[in-house]
Amino acid sequence: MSAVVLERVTRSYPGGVRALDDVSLTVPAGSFVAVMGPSGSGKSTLMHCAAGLDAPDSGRVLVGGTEIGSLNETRRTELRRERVGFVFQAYNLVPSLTVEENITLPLRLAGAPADRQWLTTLAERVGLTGMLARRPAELSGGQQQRAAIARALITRPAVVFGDEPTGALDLRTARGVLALLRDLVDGLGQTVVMVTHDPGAAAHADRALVMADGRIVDTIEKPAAGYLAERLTTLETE
Ligand SMILES: Nc1ncnc2c1ncn2[C@@H]1O[C@H](COP(=O)(O)OP(=O)(O)OP(=O)(O)O)[C@@H](O)[C@H]1O
Repeated sequence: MSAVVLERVTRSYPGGVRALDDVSLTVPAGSFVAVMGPSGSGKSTLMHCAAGLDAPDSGRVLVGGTEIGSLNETRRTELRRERVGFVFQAYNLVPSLTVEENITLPLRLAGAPADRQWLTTLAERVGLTGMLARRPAELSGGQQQRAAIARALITRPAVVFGDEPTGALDLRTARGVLALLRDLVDGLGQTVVMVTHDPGAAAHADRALVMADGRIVDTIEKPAAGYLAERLTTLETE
């Protein structure tokens, strides 16, 4: 099963920038993929197209087997809400809600029933058992990001996209969050696609895709941080 498939996706912006240039990609379910590349290489555009936040000019995008382009706007929003999870650099938790209310918010937005057992499992997995009644301000940065990760997983999405999910965290806390993402892939079979500038973060993934000028120029299995850092330095100075 493939969680995400891109087939010959092209996306240009006014002014002629080809942010994605004929990109094809298959993300197997239950795998952890890191997307790297110099600034402006197309990482965000790739993620936005893969998540149905942006529509390609040509090519096809499938999430959990459903072709996004075939859906109308309402169905596309529903698919995004139910089948795609997001984790950003800024945790985007609602300050006035408790941690539990934040985590279960996507279910309420989707009009889906609460799933106590899944909430309990997730809280345990992300290490927030006993903190569910707190407000986000009463959590550390790492704990807030863990809550955001639990929120991304509450709908049992086909894929979770991370946009620099550890960008705001200190090194040690970041490593903890990356170990958690790894654990969610290994333990729950979750699929994770993470955009990052940090080779050390990408080294937690099963595979790193390296982008340059709107194309995937390298696919590295079991990436090592040192090798990735070198590869990126070469691209940035080319
Ligand atoms: N809304 C837009 N309008 C015009 N050009 C855009 C727009 N968004 C992105 N671009 C251009 O498309 C290209 C790819 O941008 P994108 O944001 O996908 O790159 P990125 O790899 O995510 O960069 P960064 O690492 O700096 O976030 C860049 O040349 C960028 O300037």
